[in-house]
Amino acid sequence: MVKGKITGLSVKDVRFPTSLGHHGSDAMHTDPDYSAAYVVIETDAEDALKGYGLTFTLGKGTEIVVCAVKALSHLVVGRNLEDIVTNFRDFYRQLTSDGQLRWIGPEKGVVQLATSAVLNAVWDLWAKQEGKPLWKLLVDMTPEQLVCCIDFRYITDALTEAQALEILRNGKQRQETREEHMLKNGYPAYTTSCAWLGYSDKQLQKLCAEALKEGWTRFKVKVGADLQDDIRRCKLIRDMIGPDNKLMLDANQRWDVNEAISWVKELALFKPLWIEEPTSPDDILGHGTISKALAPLGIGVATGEQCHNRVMFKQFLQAHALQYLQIDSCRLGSVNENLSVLLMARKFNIPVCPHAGGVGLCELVQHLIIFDYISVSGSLENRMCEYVDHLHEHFKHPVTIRNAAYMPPTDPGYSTEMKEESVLLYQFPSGAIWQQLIHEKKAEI
Ligand SMILES: C[C@H](O)[C@@H](O)[C@@H](O)[C@H](O)C(=O)O
Ligand SMILES: [Mg+2]
Repeated sequence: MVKGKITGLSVKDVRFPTSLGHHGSDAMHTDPDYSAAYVVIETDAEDALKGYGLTFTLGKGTEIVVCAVKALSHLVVGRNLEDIVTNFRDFYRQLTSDGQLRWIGPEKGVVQLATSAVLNAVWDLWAKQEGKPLWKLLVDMTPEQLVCCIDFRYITDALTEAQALEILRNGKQRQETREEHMLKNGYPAYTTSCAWLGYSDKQLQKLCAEALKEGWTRFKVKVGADLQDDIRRCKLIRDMIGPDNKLMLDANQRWDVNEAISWVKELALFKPLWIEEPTSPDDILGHGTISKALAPLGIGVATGEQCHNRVMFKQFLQAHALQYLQIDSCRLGSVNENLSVLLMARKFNIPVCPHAGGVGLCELVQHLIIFDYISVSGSLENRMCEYVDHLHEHFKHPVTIRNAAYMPPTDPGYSTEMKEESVLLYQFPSGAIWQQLIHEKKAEI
């Protein structure tokens, strides 16, 4: 039962000083402080349940996303939750197509990140009121209810509402078997935590040895800053993991198109499955050129963590510019827009391998990919979800990894809620952790 009027929306700037340990570092983002604009919505319902939502940032600039969330809040506060979720497409449009706010998007950049944080909170609240983890809420919805959440504007040349319905109706077949499979085995994952670019070889070796012991079989390595370093690190990790385990490379947008092709050719002997974000995330045709050049080497192109909306994903698919599609739970317009991308990927037969490097992204995206397997793709072939081993301790319902797989969450909601004490400690700049770092001159406002 969905109930209550939204009576309040608050937003906080929460930052974790991950740059101090080089966690999360890559060829373009050398000193990320994993951060979030963290939204809480309240209703007047007696259950007193709250919805928690976030979007992921790298530290500086989180205050701008916070500002954008505040600019959106008048569209949310005062609304009945039931009205929102029964006409979710309309509500999504109101947020993304506000006659004035859309000028600072539309559906991209800061305002889209803010939209995501707000809508993630709405989905969390809805799932909590239904008493289900978000993936199960989605699995139990009818195809008609699901398509009512999607804004098809701009994508009907690739996916119509009727086609989406057909995919979802097919997805209902033997859904229970796949749900059981997930509950028993979980969704396969890969780890990025061993090989951030700022880690020393020694640290990389140690983390890789530990990961192998824990049963990880798929590993991602950051590349792109220096070719000789890349060759050394890839050799190190390939030697450790052996020929059968999977290796993926991530350049985080470092190269021009031709440079990407020649650089990756130098790394081909390490047999990477994919090169991720080889060039500008906006260069769809460039990704197409790289895909074509690397296909004979058996190397695919993966991208999506900075693909800001369904329209871009549509074009990536139409242009055969990616072979692995990386949805992001906090970059696209929440579950609503992710649904449209999952359905387009299904139609184009492209495997979805979500992005989850960041704070909270693992917690959120596991719901989407588990739903994808049960109700949309029905396949695990060539698919895996990213995992990073950072900051889970700050969440009330952190992910559970077993045998290198995400076990489906059982707590109601979208797993978005942070521990209150963590929010207090890490709020920027007033939290005790930041006050201390500022005092020690290890951080500045
Ligand atoms: C700055 C971040 O850690 C990125 O490096 C990270 O999201 C990365 O691209 C990934 O694929 O996990
Ligand atoms: Mg990446």
